[in-house]
Amino acid sequence: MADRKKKTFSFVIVGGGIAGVTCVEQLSSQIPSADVALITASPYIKTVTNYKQVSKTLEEFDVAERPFSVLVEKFPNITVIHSAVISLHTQSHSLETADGRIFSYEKLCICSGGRPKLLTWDNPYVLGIRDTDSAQELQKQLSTAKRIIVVGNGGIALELAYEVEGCEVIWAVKDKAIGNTFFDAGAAQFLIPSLEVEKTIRAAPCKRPRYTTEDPEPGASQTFTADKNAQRHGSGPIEAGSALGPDWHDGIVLRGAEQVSRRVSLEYQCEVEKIFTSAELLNSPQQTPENDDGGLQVDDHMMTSEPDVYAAGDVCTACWVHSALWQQMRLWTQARQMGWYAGRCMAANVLSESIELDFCFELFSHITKFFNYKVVLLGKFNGQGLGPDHELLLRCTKGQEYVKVVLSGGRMVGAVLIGETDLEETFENLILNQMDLTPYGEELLNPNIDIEDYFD
Ligand SMILES: Cc1cc2nc3c(=O)[nH]c(=O)nc-3n(C[C@H](O)[C@H](O)[C@H](O)COP(=O)(O)OP(=O)(O)OC[C@H]3O[C@@H](n4cnc5c(N)ncnc54)[C@H](O)[C@@H]3O)c2cc1C
Ligand SMILES: NC(=O)C1=CN([C@@H]2O[C@H](COP(=O)(O)OP(=O)(O)OC[C@H]3O[C@@H](n4cnc5c(N)ncnc54)[C@H](OP(=O)(O)O)[C@@H]3O)[C@@H](O)[C@H]2O)C=CC1
Repeated sequence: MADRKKKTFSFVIVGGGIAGVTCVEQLSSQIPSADVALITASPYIKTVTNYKQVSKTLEEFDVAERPFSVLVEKFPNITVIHSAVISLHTQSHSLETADGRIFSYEKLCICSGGRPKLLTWDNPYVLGIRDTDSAQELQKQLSTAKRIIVVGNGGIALELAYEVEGCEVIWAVKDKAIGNTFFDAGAAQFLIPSLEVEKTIRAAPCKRPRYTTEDPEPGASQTFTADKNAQRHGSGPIEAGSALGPDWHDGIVLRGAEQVSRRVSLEYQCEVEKIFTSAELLNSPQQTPENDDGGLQVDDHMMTSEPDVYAAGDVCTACWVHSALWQQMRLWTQARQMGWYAGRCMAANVLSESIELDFCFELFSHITKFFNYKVVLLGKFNGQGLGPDHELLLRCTKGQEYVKVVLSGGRMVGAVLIGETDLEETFENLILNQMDLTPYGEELLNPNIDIEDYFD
């Protein structure tokens, strides 16, 4: 490695997903003269478009898959290198790519995303959904399937159980209720009937981020610079795509080989310990998969423990002391916020400026859609970390809305809003200003009171 010619950049960002692209954009806006490289294994970059700040902390945006040229035309200081990083040498501040090139950095930010924690990697019938390729493989295998088993209780399992048709679905969840990553047993009960009826398109669907895809750049391993002196290097295509996102299933047909529309049976408190191939259906020692987060630990400046190495997005684990109302979840919005903040921190470091943890890490907020209902999650929406020291207020109209408020010491610390409740902004304010709501009691959720006027 020592003999090979190195190219040096002031900043190198690894990963062309939302976190990496937001990071290079932020760096380039703050220091337009900086020599910045984005090294990515995927043939596109993901860019945030139609960004909209819905309220103080809630945000919505579209995501588009774009060719590299879009980035280098906008920021001429950026060089995009299409190859996978295969090794990092923190002592010498350098890294090596799959096509044999070596790049040195002054500051590095790793935004290479997460990896699905599959129960097994060597069984062709076990699929994990992460990127376009894996979603297409699912479509292919599903088309001949009469029965599938969905294992997991996160967002992907929720979406699959609702979307798959023409096939029996057995859904194995570890917990006593579905969707425990996002909500409690009450909300699960509200949603379950949607699994038993035909899929519906609600009158007012919430606005959802969507991908638009353009043709990939030709060639497999390339460098794109603003002066268009693209160097091409000839290794094969690299498979390390970006994580999909909202509406990932819109472009694919999730239909099995049967005529039935939807048939989901739930297996609660079911932790899959081993998956047998047909030849292995005999007693064998059992192992439970580790439940390790596995992310790169970062501090409140998005720095890892290695000198000059930052990380952002799904690949990192936020190890600073969190605000009482925020928690990390590997979501699109947090990938954008972390990438943006990492870019600011890197720029502040070289400009010798001080920087404080951004306001976006003050309150957890997420807008999404499950079973075709708009879902808004705020703060400690599931009473996370509160122990028994909290109370809940609930309001539910079957098939229409589910509203849950989490109170601690009389103050609102979290909320789950399912359906078109229109309460998100008011509740966000009540959570942020930590007003004592004891005098209002259950009136807080009285549907006959216009709560917005109440607190004006
Ligand atoms: C099926 C699915 C549905 C989802 N739905 C939602 C949703 O509805 N709402 C929501 O908020 N979030 C959702 N998410 C989560 C969201 O997609 C991720 O949190 C987000 O995309 C993470 O962005 P990132 O930039 O950190 O990583 P990624 O988008 O995964 O990008 C990682 C980048 O790093 C590159 N890379 C990886 N390894 C290397 C390497 N060695 N060298 C060079 N480059 C490398 C990849 O090619 C890619 O460009 C979903 C995720 C999945 C899988
Ligand atoms: N609409 C949205 O906002 C969506 C967001 N996403 C995000 O994308 C990312 C990836 O989604 P996803 O893969 O669903 O992530 P999650 O990690 O949230 O879900 C994985 C699920 O599988 C369960 N599990 C793991 N091992 C076993 C086992 N052996 N037997 C039974 N269950 C098991 C986990 O339980 P346990 O947690 O107890 O280990 C968990 O419920 C997440 O960050 C998610 O938040 C995805 C889809 C939609």
